[in-house]
Amino acid sequence: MVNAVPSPHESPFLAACRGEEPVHTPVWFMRQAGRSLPEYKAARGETSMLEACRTPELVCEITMQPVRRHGVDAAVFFSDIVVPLAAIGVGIEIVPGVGPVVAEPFSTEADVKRLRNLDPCDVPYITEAVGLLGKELGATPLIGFAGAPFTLASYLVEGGPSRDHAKTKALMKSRPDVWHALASRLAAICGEFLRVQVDAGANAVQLFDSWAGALSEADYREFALPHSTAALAGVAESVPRIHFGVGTGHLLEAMAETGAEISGVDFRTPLDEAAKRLPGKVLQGNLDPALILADDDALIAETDKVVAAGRAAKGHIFNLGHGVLPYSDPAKLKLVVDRVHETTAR
Ligand SMILES: Cc1c2[nH]c(c1CCC(=O)O)Cc1[nH]c(c(CCC(=O)O)c1C)Cc1[nH]c(c(CCC(=O)O)c1C)Cc1[nH]c(c(C)c1CCC(=O)O)C2
Repeated sequence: MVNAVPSPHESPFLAACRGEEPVHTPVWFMRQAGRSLPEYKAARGETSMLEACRTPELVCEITMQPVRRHGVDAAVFFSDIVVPLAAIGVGIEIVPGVGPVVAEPFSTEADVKRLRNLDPCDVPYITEAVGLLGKELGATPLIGFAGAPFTLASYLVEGGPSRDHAKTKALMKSRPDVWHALASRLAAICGEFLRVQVDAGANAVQLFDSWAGALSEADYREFALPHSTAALAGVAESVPRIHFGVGTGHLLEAMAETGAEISGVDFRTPLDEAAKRLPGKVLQGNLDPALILADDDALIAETDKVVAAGRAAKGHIFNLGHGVLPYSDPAKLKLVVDRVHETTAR
């Protein structure tokens, strides 16, 4: 026997990423680690979110929790999209119940200069945590991630979470030079953050452009696409790259042009429709996270629908259409994992 130890390479998740036929449709959930799990709350205790992200043993434990409990086919690294910004000295905090809040929001050319390049030495705790996870996970693959330049820029310009992204859009249109300078610096930081995780052993990456759906296709193409493409180029040809946004049904084709091998689809676009529009692409998605709160029969029926629609794609990685809601019952997530595995076993 050449290789007695099972490796992530043969996992259903990575087989699906490559467009091969896995032994069952792989499942993982965005935000599978976190507040839906009592053991997460116990492990976090009073530790702040960013402090937790800088503590390798805690990152390793929290990342492992949903793998142990749900039997998902991939782990997603426990961190946050703002970790690399905090690491280069941007004053940013994650406020519970609110999200990332920036002490001095960005608006000018001088502000752009506050962003220096990320060096792997700025984030030794990331390298260490990914290394610990490599040992713990065995054959289960690890997904690293970063926030895309547009989504990160929105936090920096708005100063915090925003519904309308008005200041961000105003900056793009009135000072395209400042916008492109800001977004290209963010692309370099984001590409480096992905590379650090891949160099330490992450088997795939996901680029979260969570708020890109706020842009028209024309604006996405002009102001976001080139920078997301640059960020993803940082790990091209080394690992499969997943690209995801919320409310991005109108952007699926444009987002696929970033070069990501796998397109994340939110719950508003059926996977069979996405498959028609993105021929030859592997798709990830897209059960509405709200349905985790539905009764078992409804949840199973909706899970089956997603599996059936996913068969239209070249490959399907089952996920929710956005992150697990904090008040989800973990037993329901396990029900979904088991149902997908049972109904797709080959
Ligand atoms: C926009 C965004 C952020 N962070 C992230 C995104 C993109 C994904 C998405 O669209 O949801 C990415 C992220 N944040 C976190 C993960 C962990 C990995 C996983 O998916 O399991 C991931 C992938 C942990 C986290 N990131 C955060 C938590 C909650 C912190 C806590 O437990 O106190 C977790 C587990 C904090 C955070 N960080 C952010 C928000 C909006 C919040 C929620 C604030 C709140 O409601 O309290 C910014």
